[in-house]
Amino acid sequence: MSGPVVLVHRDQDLLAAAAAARLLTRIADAQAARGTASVVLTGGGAGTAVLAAVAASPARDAVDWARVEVWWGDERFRPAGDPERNETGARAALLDHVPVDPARVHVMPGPDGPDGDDPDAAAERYAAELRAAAGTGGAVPEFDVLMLGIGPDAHVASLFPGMPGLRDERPAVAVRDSPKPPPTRISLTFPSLRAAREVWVLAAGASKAEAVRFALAEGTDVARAPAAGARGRDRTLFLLDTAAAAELPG
Ligand SMILES: O=C(O)[C@H](O)[C@@H](O)[C@H](O)[C@H](O)COP(=O)(O)O
Repeated sequence: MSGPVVLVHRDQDLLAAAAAARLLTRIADAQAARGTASVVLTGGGAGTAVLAAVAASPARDAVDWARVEVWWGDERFRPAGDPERNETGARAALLDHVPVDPARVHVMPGPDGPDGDDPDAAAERYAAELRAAAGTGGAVPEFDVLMLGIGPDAHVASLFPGMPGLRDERPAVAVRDSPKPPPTRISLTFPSLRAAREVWVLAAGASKAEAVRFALAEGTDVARAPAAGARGRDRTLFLLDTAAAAELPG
């Protein structure tokens, strides 16, 4: 598998617009090839800006939204509708504006879900939903595109440096004491991230430049910079603005 492909954009608005166009094309291609498309959304500013750009795109309706499987890479363990949930931001930015099939929007449960205030049980429930969708293929579906933001500490999803979830082989885990608030989350793990055909790491702003450098450097310890372990089966893209790319060589 070849290394990550880096694409640098003049600013974060162009990054969001270009990533949105790329996402629409990937969804349309997947649907032409397999009838459906499976995408994994991320929280955070960069990821949400891509969704808003998709909603604003003239090409938005080139895809059949009723045949898009929507998953999340991570979620804050908050009740439905809570403004801190990644789902809340994704619905406001895109999902409330396109005709997705509610049965194909797979949200990560919160404390108001069937397992109550038990993030471990909620993570296991999500893992079971992933396994059911995978068919005979394995633990998770072959996601067409899995999008990730990146933190200044090079975390992706809710996989933070030095935390136990980095080594967990289960498809999804509960995360406690997250250094990025809120403290309790659910996250896909590396085996799930790496099941995706394409992984896209989205980064905008100077605060991400060091993390991006670490994530792309040869031999970076994934325990120190989890983004260094964010790789897709077929392709990995780092979609950056110039500020986030500022510390890259060349
Ligand atoms: O739940 C979350 O907080 C996100 O999933 C997280 O992984 C985010 O993508 C990064 O922290 C980047 O966030 P920004 O793009 O807002 O810097």
